[in-house]
Amino acid sequence: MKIGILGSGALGSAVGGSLALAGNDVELWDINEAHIKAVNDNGLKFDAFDGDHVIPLFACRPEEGHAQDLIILMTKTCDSDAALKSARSHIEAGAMVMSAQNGLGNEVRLAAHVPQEQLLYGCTMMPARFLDYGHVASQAVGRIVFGAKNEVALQKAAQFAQTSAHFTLEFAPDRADTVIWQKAAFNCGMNAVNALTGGRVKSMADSQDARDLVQAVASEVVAVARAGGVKAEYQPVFDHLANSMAKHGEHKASMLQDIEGRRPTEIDSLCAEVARQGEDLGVPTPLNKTLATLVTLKSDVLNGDYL
Ligand SMILES: NC(=O)C1=CN([C@@H]2O[C@H](COP(=O)(O)OP(=O)(O)OC[C@H]3O[C@@H](n4cnc5c(N)ncnc54)[C@H](OP(=O)(O)O)[C@@H]3O)[C@@H](O)[C@H]2O)C=CC1
Ligand SMILES: CC(C)(CO)C(=O)C(=O)O
Repeated sequence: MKIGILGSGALGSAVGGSLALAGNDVELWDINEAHIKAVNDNGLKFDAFDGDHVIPLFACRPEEGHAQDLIILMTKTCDSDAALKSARSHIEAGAMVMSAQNGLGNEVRLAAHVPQEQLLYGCTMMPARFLDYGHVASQAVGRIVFGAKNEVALQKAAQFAQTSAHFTLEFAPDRADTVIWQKAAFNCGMNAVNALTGGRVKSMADSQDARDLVQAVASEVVAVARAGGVKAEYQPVFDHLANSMAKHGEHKASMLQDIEGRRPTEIDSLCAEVARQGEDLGVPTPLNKTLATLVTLKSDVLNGDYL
């Protein structure tokens, strides 16, 4: 299958590398010229769960890419619009487009650029790090769970499901919203707290208070999801939090990577979006509102003239 990764940073390159190892014909699309050059000159260096790989891949800006069956959107959510605009010719040529980002509302952002018949949405389970231009790492086997809402898109989507030793694309339209909200519940607690403290995932493992806090944040998100009609459950999120602390403790949550890189964070599509939807649905979300304010303030302080 021909797959273009739109936004090939830490996770996009790890997903692209994994899908290439699984036998797909993958192109990495990005705007980072140094990363594009490094991949084209030396191949993608991918430190994976089964060893270090060098994968010969073609990388380019989205406008310069070749025709694809599937485009997987892997930018930060704040860059979705710009990225999708630059992939317009591929979308007009009929490629299916899947958001596999963190956060809420990705299918709405996609719908502004992609016809419903071509629109897939889901999220990714895979911690990834950007080590250097052309070089990423992930010690886990990745998985995207995805679905679609439109009948035509649902029919086309099934062909993209695949399972290999390196990556799973799981077509689960009945569960896609549940998985996305449960992942958002995880990220609202884990990513926002890590971004504020500067600590890795494991930093919360030994503190009962910290674990109680991220569970309470996640509980607000699950309550909003349920009030909005999504069948989200509390326990899988609590299990995911505990598993991450135990198994991926060294990982720096993507929001912390953004704070350290002085880049915009995804707080608006996580805690802030939960607070907005909670207000509309009459579900209290004081913790998410507070985290949204603090992470936004932290970004402003770091990037403005306040230090
Ligand atoms: N990293 C992780 O472990 C995980 C991340 N996620 C989610 O995956 C998504 C991507 O995260 P991550 O890989 O960490 O982010 P990165 O910032 O590492 O990668 C995003 C990439 O997109 C590029 N980009 C920005 N604007 C455009 C554009 N207009 N067109 C094409 N490319 C563009 C960026 O280039 P430049 O650097 O020049 O801006 C960068 O290379 C997020 O939603 C995140 O929450 C989910 C699970 C785990
Ligand atoms: C913490 C992690 C890796 C969980 O999959 C994540 O979603 C992120 O870094 O944004």
